[in-house]
Amino acid sequence: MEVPCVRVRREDGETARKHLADDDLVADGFEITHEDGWLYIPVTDEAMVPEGMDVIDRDAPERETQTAPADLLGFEPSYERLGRAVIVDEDDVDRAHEIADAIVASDLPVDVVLNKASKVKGETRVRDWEVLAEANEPTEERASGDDRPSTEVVHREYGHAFALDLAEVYFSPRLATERHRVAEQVAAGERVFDMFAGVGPYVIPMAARGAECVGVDVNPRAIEYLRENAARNDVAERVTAINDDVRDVAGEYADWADRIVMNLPHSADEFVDSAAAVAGDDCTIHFYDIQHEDDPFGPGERAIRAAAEPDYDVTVETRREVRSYAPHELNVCLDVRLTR
Ligand SMILES: C[S@@+](CC[C@H](N)C(=O)[O-])C[C@H]1O[C@@H](n2cnc3c(N)ncnc32)[C@H](O)[C@@H]1O
Repeated sequence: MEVPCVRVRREDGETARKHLADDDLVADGFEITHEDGWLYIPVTDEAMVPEGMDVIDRDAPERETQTAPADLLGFEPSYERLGRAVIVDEDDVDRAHEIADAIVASDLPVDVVLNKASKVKGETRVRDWEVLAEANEPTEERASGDDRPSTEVVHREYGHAFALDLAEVYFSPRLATERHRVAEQVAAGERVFDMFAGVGPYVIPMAARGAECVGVDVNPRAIEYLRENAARNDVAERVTAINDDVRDVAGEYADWADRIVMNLPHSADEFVDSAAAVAGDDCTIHFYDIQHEDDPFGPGERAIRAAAEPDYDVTVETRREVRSYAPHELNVCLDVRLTR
């Protein structure tokens, strides 16, 4: 069967395999193959392979010993992986436990299976979780964290590691591709201001590209994790993490930013005055918004124009649909350029 494989020189194979395994990217269901001095390591998600690694499609024999949750259940369950946690979203309690038991009994590397027990809520956008099942033997990573809660994970995204406790901070692995799209626009030396930084999934990759980053969050636990993650990814010297309401911080960074990230859909339009205050003479704002499909301009663009014009020329350079949010509603990202 043809699968995406990372191609490396044989002598670099073990280092590359370890690197990919740390990011949970090795497709354990397939054999690693070799030919003419090259190793071909099957990967689970081509898009998540760190930059600089060569990915090609290639035949790889399936391993026979791997047991997937679907093999045990007789149907394909829907779940997401976040580090060594597996997340399901099941209202039916019996079905939720059936799936969780199969996941733990399968060959997936997993410590804990969590069910979404509420929507994201309140100012900090944290949701409630139900622990459905835990592995008998926690992985090395959890074991070294001794009494850390089972909702704490180390999640890897595009080569960066993020520690976070799902019970205390917001995080969604579904935005990985979108975050990567934005981070790739950043140049070394830029000044980036993330108004709702969370545990740093925008700040860390941008700092890794050489940007000077300020991340603000009203949730003190998110800021603790942002600091920990900056150290974990060797970018602490380029990251300033501030625990406060961003409206009370904006004045200290007046006219400062080349780039602003505003990922607080539903209410970001309440913060556009702060964004306009922080924006420098030429600044790009990545503004996340929930828009009705009949209103492609949406409240966000109107709010940005009201806050920034006529001091700035305002241009919407990109409007990207990130995902559908509800029937007829879309989560979009507007890349808006402010110049004066
Ligand atoms: C949707 S989450 C996004 C977090 C992060 N950017 C990410 O992609 O994972 C929004 C974040 O904004 C923070 N927040 C909400 N109101 C805020 C405010 N007034 N000032 C600063 N941060 C705020 C929340 O605590 C939460 O971490």
